[in-house]
Amino acid sequence: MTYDINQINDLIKNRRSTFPKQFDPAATVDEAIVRQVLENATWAPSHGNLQPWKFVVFSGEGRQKLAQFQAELYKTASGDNFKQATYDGLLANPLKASHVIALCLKRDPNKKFPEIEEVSAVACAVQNMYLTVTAYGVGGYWTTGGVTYREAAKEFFGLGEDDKLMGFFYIGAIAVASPAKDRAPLEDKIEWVRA
Ligand SMILES: Cc1cc2nc3c(=O)[nH]c(=O)nc-3n(C[C@H](O)[C@H](O)[C@H](O)COP(=O)(O)O)c2cc1C
Repeated sequence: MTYDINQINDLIKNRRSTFPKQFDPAATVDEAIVRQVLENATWAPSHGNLQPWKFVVFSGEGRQKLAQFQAELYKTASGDNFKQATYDGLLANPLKASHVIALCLKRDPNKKFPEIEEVSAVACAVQNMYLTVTAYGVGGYWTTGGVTYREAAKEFFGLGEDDKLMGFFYIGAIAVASPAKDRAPLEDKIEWVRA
């Protein structure tokens, strides 16, 4: 099977993060699209084909549950560092999106491979999600903000001690498209060893 490499190159290059403030908050992305995004996520590589990902999808009223949970956890956990603007953002952002997907890593109980390899596999899955929303003309972005790294958040997402919350993938209809972005010159990132 062959593919149109020019289209694939364009898809990869034109994939952009679209942030919640750029979504149309009144629009719902078709669940069939979200399912395909998740289906493509599961075709990511993973060492030993362990498939260490799990996705918790918040949509409709479910977004409110996430919003309340993350804002309240932030309030109780932030102590003297509490900022009202952060609290307000945590409460408001999920509702700007159509779907918010918690990106979870379920650690192999046998710990057959180093954790970094399972983290890498989930990251590959997220790139598939990014590319799929781009192909559909839908917005999305990966955030590791909010309660991502708080141990106390794990239970809400059905995660155990050894599991990890790796952030959230926000999906929404694009109201304001992201501008083009630059990358460092390729040659800055390569060292060739030819002989
Ligand atoms: C692991 C990871 C975590 C990220 N977390 C955040 C975040 O918390 N907040 C944010 O605004 N963007 C976040 N991003 C998105 C980046 O800001 C974005 O990928 C970067 O600016 C490059 O833009 P592009 O995705 O449009 O190419 C994250 C991206 C990755 C890969």
